[in-house]
Amino acid sequence: MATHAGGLTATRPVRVQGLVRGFGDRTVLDGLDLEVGAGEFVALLGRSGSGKSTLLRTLAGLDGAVTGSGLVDVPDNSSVVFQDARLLPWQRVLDNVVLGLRGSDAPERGRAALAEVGLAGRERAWPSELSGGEQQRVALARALVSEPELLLADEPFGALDALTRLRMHDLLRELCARHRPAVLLVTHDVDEAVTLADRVLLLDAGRIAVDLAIDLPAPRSHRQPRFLAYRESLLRALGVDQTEG
Ligand SMILES: Nc1ncnc2c1ncn2[C@@H]1O[C@H](COP(=O)(O)OP(=O)(O)OP(=O)(O)O)[C@@H](O)[C@H]1O
Repeated sequence: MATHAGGLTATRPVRVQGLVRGFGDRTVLDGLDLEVGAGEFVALLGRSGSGKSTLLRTLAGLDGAVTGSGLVDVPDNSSVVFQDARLLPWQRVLDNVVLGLRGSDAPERGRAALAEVGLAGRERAWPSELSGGEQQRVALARALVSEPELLLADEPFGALDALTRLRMHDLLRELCARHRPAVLLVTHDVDEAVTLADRVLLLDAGRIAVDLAIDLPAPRSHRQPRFLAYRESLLRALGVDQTEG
């Protein structure tokens, strides 16, 4: 099994060496190396089935059933967000946010986190009373209220409509600029990766095949020629034929 060593390297919240992960006969991650620096925003692209979720779940310590080996070093205080918000339906919004928090200031911190994601005043709502985008805002508040050193995000905006997704990009960028967690964001969306990340990785054949630093000033616009150049080179690496559609 992979070694899960909590937070050994303060300057490198994520350090993965020689990670091998498989299901039965099938090897999904094949000697993968990865480092994410403090406060660095890294997006992870890859074709469907390339192992992105497997990697994220391994970092989150959520993959008990698989076999494998290698070194995985992540901070103890990591948070995870998924495509679905995974709120407890029988708990009010504020209670969902402070679920893992200790201390008498938890409600106050929870309220502040909800205000940061634009949900001040909705503390006593039930999850079912919120839209999908609002539920995802609650999930972000819950993830960030503990001031994690690492935020792991698996397609967090994948189920949202295009306009809501763009709003969530702005929100996530703001939140990350303020709280500075290291981020590993799994996404199918090349534009999302180039818009948000300091570095974009491409997972292929069980390893990181492309490691591309995105050197673009904020705010990033999809019309910038350099944005388009990054987009094109990543689409090419993914094997997407850009002459189609
Ligand atoms: N619990 C499991 N049992 C058996 N095989 C699994 C399991 N989880 C994932 N796999 C297999 O591992 C491979 C990688 O899956 P994974 O979900 O990590 O890919 P992904 O890159 O996240 O895909 P997608 O982009 O479609 O979500 C796939 O072939 C998948 O079928």
